[in-house]
Amino acid sequence: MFTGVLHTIQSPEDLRALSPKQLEQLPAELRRFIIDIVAVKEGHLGASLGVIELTIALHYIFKTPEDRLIWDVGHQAYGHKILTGRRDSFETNRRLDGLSGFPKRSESKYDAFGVGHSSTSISAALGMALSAQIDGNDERQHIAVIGDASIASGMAFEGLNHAGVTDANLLIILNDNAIGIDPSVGALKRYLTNVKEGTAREENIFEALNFNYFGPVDGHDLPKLLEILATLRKIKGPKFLHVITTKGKGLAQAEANQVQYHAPGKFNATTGELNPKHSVNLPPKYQDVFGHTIVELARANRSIIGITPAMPTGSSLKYMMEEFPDRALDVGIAEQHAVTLAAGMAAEDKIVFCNIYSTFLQRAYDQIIHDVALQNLPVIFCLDRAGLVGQDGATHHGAFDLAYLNCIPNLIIYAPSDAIGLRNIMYTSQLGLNHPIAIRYPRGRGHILDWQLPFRPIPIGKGKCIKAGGTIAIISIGTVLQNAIEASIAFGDQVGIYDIGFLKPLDTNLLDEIFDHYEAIITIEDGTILGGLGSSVGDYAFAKAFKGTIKKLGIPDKFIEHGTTEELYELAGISSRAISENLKILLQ
Ligand SMILES: Cc1ncc(C[n+]2csc(CCOP(=O)(O)OP(=O)(O)O)c2C)c(N)n1
Ligand SMILES: CC(=O)[C@@H](O)[C@H](O)COP(=O)(O)O
Ligand SMILES: [Mg+2]
Repeated sequence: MFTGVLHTIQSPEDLRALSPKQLEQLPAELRRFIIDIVAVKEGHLGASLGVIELTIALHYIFKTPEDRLIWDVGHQAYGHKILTGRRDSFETNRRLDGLSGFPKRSESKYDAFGVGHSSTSISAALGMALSAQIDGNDERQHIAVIGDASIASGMAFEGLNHAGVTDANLLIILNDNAIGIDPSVGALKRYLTNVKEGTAREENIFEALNFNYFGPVDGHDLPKLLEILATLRKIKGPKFLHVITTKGKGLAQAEANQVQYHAPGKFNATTGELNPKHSVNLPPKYQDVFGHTIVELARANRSIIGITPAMPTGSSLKYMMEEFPDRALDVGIAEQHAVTLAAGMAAEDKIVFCNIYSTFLQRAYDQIIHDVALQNLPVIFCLDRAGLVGQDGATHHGAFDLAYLNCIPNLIIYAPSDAIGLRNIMYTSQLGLNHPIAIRYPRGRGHILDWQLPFRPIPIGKGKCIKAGGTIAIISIGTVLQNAIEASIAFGDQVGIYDIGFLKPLDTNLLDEIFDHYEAIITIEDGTILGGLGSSVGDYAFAKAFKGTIKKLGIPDKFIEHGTTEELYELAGISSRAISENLKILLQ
């Protein structure tokens, strides 16, 4: 038997019909609903718990979906999903064929704009607001809800700068909880703290940029939020509301340990305790191989610098930040700045490891080309989360790096096939390369327990024969090599396996040998099929008039949604089963 009000809400229309008394009990119910499901199914937790009252108030006051509501990043939108017709499907969140973990236009008319990467909401909402103006629609409101870490990004500033000289119906709500995934950084954070504490000496920045400024207001005071939003709804032009919230609100552990409860994995829904992690005898996560190796290298070499744009925990640069706080920098959500900062330091002979998730490096493409590669500055890019990342889905897969980097002159591109390879290429890179290098590795754990072996340099541009074979050669790049090895076992000596390692410079000597000895080649990569290893091998084979068959396996030319990595490898046709099927066909 259902009690309470949440089960009566199929859409914001139902929400708007609630009495004030009923509305009062909704935040606790919504929090409990989210906690119960995320505890079991996993996902982002803290951000959604922090905006429960704001979510209710927004849908109560604004006429969504006619009024456009955009959640920046979107990891805080679970309450929004549940109140907008997705309560009963919420337990499929982030599962294959289930709800996306982020707002998505194709999923609901209430998801005004697809998100996942941060700091896009102001530009998108402004675009919609200006479109309404052009259409003569003076009534519609456009709301961007953006966090304190996301608003510090360049893109958000570009949007603010433009919005301030328009009279567009735009409401920017700054959800200020003083933390991103890790604690927020930078001068803006300091300014916002001063505003909250009433000690800001400067003119209000947002008023100075021509916004009608309101706040700061307690984001957990629902009646207050309802009152202020009702006022704001009637005001035309650009408006700015500064809301103060607590990430993880309503779950004691999540409030106390906001970094860990950003996306805590499974936990006990009643006590809030995290499930014990049994990582004792597991191979390390690649991020930790990076994190521990850079510390080891930095101990021996004072010129080594580490840079992360807002992902100290996710990249494990936090280990270096603890030991060498002056040489390990979190620059906030600022991928473009991170790359050019690294270039500036490399120009001054610093050895810079710039660690960025593959998908977020897309933001800094011009900086890689113009500021790093064109000047041939030996920045060491470490691209974490390369390949298919799983439940975060299409916005977060590192599907494109091999292709988007492959066409850049001067750049060395390497994908280790295991943790030892990652460790050794990091060592090799800091010995001094004459070029920038991009090292890409996946989310999750490798397969080697004993990885902290003495460093050995890796010869640049040299691939490896893992095993010679009969008629078919598999040429692999990166950790997907394990799938190739697994697939080949059943075929014995018929199949040779090669770990090419470097996409650039390509080991053409090794390719010449392969062309001489084999009738058929399978290339395998966990990146898009267009422009990566398969394309490079295919181009070279064409140039050398290779007469055999080449089968290219990689992520197909479409966006891959969310699911477990195993499911997605299968979908993309790069699982060991898929490789095995291709081997069978070629051997017929
Ligand atoms: C371009 C980009 N870089 C990095 C990330 C990873 N990321 C996701 S959420 C987040 C922190 C967001 O913090 P904030 O805007 O304060 O929102 P909160 O989590 O506090 O709600 C980061 C760095 C991202 N999604 N997009
Ligand atoms: C919302 C967001 O972009 C991040 O929280 C992302 O989900 C982190 O992914 P990892 O779990 O791979 O660090
Ligand atoms: Mg925040």
